[in-house]
Amino acid sequence: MPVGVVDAAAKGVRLERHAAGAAVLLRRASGAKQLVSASSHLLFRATVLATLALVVLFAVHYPSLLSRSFSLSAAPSSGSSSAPRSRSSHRSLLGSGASYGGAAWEREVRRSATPRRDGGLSVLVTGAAGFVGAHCSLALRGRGDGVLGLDNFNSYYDPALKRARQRLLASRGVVVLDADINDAALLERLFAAAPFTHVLHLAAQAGVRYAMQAPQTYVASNVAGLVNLFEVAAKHADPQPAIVWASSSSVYGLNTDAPFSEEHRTDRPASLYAATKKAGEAIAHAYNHIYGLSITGLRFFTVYGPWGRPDMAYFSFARSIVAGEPITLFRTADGADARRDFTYIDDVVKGCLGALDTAGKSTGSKSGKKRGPAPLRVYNLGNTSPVPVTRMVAILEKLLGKKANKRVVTMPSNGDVPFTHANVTHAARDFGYRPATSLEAGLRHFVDWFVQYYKLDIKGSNVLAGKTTKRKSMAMSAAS
Ligand SMILES: O=C(O)[C@H]1O[C@H](OP(=O)(O)OP(=O)(O)OC[C@H]2O[C@@H](n3ccc(=O)[nH]c3=O)[C@H](O)[C@@H]2O)[C@H](O)[C@@H](O)[C@@H]1O
Repeated sequence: MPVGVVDAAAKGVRLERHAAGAAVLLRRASGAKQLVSASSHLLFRATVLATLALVVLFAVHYPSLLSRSFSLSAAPSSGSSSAPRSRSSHRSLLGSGASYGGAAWEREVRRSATPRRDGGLSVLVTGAAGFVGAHCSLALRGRGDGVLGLDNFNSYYDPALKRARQRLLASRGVVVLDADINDAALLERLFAAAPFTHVLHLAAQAGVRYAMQAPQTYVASNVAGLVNLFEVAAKHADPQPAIVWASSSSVYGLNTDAPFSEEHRTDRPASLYAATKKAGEAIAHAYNHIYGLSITGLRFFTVYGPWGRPDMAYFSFARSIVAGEPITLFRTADGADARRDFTYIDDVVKGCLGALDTAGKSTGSKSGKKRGPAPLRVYNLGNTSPVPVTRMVAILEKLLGKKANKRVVTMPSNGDVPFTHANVTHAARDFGYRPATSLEAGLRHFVDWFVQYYKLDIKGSNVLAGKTTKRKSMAMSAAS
């Protein structure tokens, strides 16, 4: 075979081999491509499945995630020593989940709410484990009225003190339910269970300066809660009760005319707290006008006394003096002492009962028909003699037998007002309100209770040195 032919044949064979190799390579390449395409499909499907699973998981957990962030925003504030902690009553706007109802529960409610004297009132007291609420409940029960209390026992200040008040009330036959004024279903059941003639509405978020730390709790209790109560009283109660509720001297805000009269301006609140109380007065007007609810607002002036509120200055100062801790006194920018028309609890209780006794009936009904105008009233309940806060501290020092470690600062811009002074001629005229307790006498009663309640051993104080006045007050006798 010629060389050329042999070469050509050999080339042909090589070419064939190359072609076959290329075909194998091509087949392999296409197999790999198929493999890649299959796995990317798998990857895609896995991603879709994982996304779906995540969506399902998120949907399942979404409500709890929402409520967790909600309760965090309403969590107790640590605050400063004088800034109390608070549990928002928002929880109850979503339904408190409280267990109530049933025949035994209704019997208990009726028993507590039923008067024990002819012509006695049947009063639903909100905030009954609070300072003023507990005292008023005891006084009402003491004269034979029926009293059913409710309280949400929030932690704005030490709930143990509220529980102690609850126990004291229980020992006098007054039931205080764990319940919130924003719980409409509960209020409806209460009005269905007992025909309350009156509501003494004292549940509120109190404290002037704390409103800067927890504004929403003021709206929830003092605005939403008030509306909820008025709604139920107007549309579900049969008969409609007369309502007496706690407004505040703080509504006078930047008013400089003194003494403060109910005719003075109240459209310049200095704090959100004051604004919510002023809003309450406007809301009361609307419910009185539309539904014929008899409503009386009481403007309390710095109420103090045994079983008081630990967040208030006289109480927290007493604790600090005993503990040897410094107290901070606020002075106005021009160097004047802040002054308060401190009003003793027993005087305020008489004012509350007087307001209840003279309230006048509501004129509306469940059907929405109003028979005519119903009473709408507002009264100052003060002491009519303002005292510098420095004087209040001097009295405490004497009673506790110990000097305060004072730090004087210019009043911060936190809603405080430099002075309060009540004109009480309207309350005197309409229900014989006459405050009769000096700050000296009232603080002595407070310190008596304070020392006993906290089991203090205060050497050299005017309290344990046997100089205490013997007091017949129901609250004092149960202070152990
Ligand atoms: O009468 C009212 O309308 C109000 O009375 C009190 O509010 P307030 O008078 O500010 O009572 P405190 O917080 O006890 O303060 C009393 C005085 O002590 C002063 N103070 C307070 C705290 C402090 O650390 N240092 C201090 O000098 C205040 O400036 C004020 O002049 C209550 O806390 C409110 O709930 C109520 O509505």
